[in-house]
Amino acid sequence: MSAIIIDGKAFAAGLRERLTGAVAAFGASVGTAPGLAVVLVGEDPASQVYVRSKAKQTVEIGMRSIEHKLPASVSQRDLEDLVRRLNADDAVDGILVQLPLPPGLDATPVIALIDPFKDVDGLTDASAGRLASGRAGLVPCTPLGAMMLINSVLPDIAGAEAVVVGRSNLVGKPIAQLLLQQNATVTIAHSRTRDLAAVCRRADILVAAVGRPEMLGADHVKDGAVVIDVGINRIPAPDLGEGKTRLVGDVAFDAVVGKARAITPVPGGVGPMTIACLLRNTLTAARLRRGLADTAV
Ligand SMILES: Nc1nc(=O)c2c([nH]1)NC[C@@H]1CN(c3ccc(C(=O)N[C@@H](CCC(=O)O)C(=O)O)cc3)C=[N+]21
Ligand SMILES: [Mg+2]
Repeated sequence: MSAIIIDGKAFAAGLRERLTGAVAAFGASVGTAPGLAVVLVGEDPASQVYVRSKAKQTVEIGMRSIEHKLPASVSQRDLEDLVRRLNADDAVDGILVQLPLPPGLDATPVIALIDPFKDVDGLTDASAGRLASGRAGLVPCTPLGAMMLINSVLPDIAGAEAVVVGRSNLVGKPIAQLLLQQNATVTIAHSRTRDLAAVCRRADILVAAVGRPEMLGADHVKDGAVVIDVGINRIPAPDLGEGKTRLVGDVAFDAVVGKARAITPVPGGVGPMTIACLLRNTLTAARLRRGLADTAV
């Protein structure tokens, strides 16, 4: 049996294409395009790459990109003041503070300040609470993207066994909530789970979100399972040359691909969906703030 390789890059491109039309329609009726503010503190090279890519894709689909770059030496207070100004700015529909912040700055109170109606990362307590109680709100981008990929191969997951490995507030917990919302039977496994492989082998849908390179192998996968790899780990690749690295997921892809019914690759799986869903959330936020229905795209 050969697995379906779920093409997250193509799915994300399709989503951006549909968003382009929806953004144009929004602009025609509201008079302005949705605006996404991205706050980047410091000069971490990986963060700079992500932020550049977000800004580029934002503009490509017809939305406004508002970039704020602050030095790593910025004070906690000045950073928090910026978030307050963005909350108050009517031209800003979504606010994203790129994480992690440089050492010395505390992300928790910064995130807590973000207006829940502009919380396109879905990271505030208000967003988490709404998700947990099944009310409409902004859903974290990576979980939202992962669910779209699951539904692309399994439109109806009611009654299915889903196992999420990882319990972070950013990924594991919100994915579990989304699976539960669609009536899957959900298990959240983690570093203290006894006999992890046996638990994972129960899964019709296995979601890996642990952040440990290639930790889940063939022993963890039931024949015919749908495997969603949320991990993005950069590891040394001496075979490519001195000092070179490569991206791998939390799943040992080559060991699992023969067993799974469908699997997401890394790169090209969940990663590209994260940014596409950030754009989706910005349109959602722009609509919700104006009392407009958040129709499908
Ligand atoms: N406030 C905040 N929100 C975030 O959503 C957020 C963040 N901070 N900080 C960093 C992480 C990481 N993240 C990714 C986005 C896209 C890819 C992505 O497109 N990955 C490509 C490969 C990229 C590459 O080649 O390096 C892929 O998997 O195919 C990965 C990771 C968003 N994050
Ligand atoms: Mg990926």
